[in-house]
Amino acid sequence: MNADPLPDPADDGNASDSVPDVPEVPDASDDSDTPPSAGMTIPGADGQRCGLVAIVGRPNVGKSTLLNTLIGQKVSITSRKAQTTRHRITGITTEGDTQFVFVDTPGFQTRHTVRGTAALNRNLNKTVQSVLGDVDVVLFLVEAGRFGSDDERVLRLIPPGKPVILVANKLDLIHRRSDLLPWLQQMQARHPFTEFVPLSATKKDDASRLLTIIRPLLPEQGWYYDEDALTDRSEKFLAAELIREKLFRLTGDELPYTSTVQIDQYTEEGNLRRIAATIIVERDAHKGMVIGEGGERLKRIGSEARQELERLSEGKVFLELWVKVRSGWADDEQRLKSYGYE
Ligand SMILES: Nc1nc2c(ncn2[C@@H]2O[C@H](COP(=O)(O)OP(=O)(O)OP(=O)(O)O)[C@@H](O)[C@H]2O)c(=O)[nH]1
Repeated sequence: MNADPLPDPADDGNASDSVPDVPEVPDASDDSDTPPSAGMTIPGADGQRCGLVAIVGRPNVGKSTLLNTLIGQKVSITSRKAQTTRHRITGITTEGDTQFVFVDTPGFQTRHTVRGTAALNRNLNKTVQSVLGDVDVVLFLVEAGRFGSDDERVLRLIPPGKPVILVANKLDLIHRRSDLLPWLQQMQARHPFTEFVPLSATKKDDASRLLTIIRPLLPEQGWYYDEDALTDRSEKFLAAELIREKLFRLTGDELPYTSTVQIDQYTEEGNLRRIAATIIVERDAHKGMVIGEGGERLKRIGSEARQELERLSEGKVFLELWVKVRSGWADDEQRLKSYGYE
């Protein structure tokens, strides 16, 4: 292992009364394109490199933050609440002759399964494994100086023979970097990591350094996407992610992570986007949390999401938000498919 030098510092009848029935239109699931397979070679591109990079790690370790810094624009959502990344998101960055295609995987489920979330957990774990079988490089994120059984379970999912870069995140929280050396030696004994990169996922310079370390590990082949591509997810998908981010940020720890957002309508008229979305919660009590007193919280979620959508789309956005109770959705495989969590 080469130690990289430490850097300088459908309605179940519980629809909300304030909400008319929203028409069933296609949801975000039709945007779940599979990225190209790692073995696929696009000929005729002299000197170019391109490959798939998976970001894995236990919940809350900083995967979404790292992806956002790597691609320089917010695509994946971040939040203090663990397990908020449920979709497989592709972020793309092209630098010099190399195109990095990032696959952000959900946090591997390390908690005991709570009643009602079994199907959701099964789907998440399947996603992690299928992503890892198909990439060129795995970034295995841990918190610098820490390695718990939850980290170990993620490490065990990585197929043997894959190049794995150990990314020791949240370096800014370590006061004495020399304290990391014994930990690093233990990590070396655990797995034949290709590289070791301590960093802070929030820092742009650290992310650039990581790109230069990944580059030689990617195959020499033509780029999969245009040079300026950022994501192969549609705006509709990003809108759902953005609303979900505001939802979790503004409800804090009160709202279970099984709540989701479905886009019911997404139309573009010139520079104006009309979006109707439904926040789907499991219980009446959760509906109350989302709506807040006098509808204040729902209003704020809508207004913050709209402002960010306007910034991203560089146009006007008209956003309608509804809240519905659909109990037990997290344990229903069919419904998970219809929400795009396959
Ligand atoms: N101090 C510090 N905090 C960080 C750093 N990177 C991420 N965080 C914080 O860690 C928390 C979790 O970050 P996320 O990027 O949402 O983590 P995740 O691994 O995608 O989480 P899941 O969606 O639950 O899998 C957030 O509060 C981030 O701000 C870092 O380099 N330093």
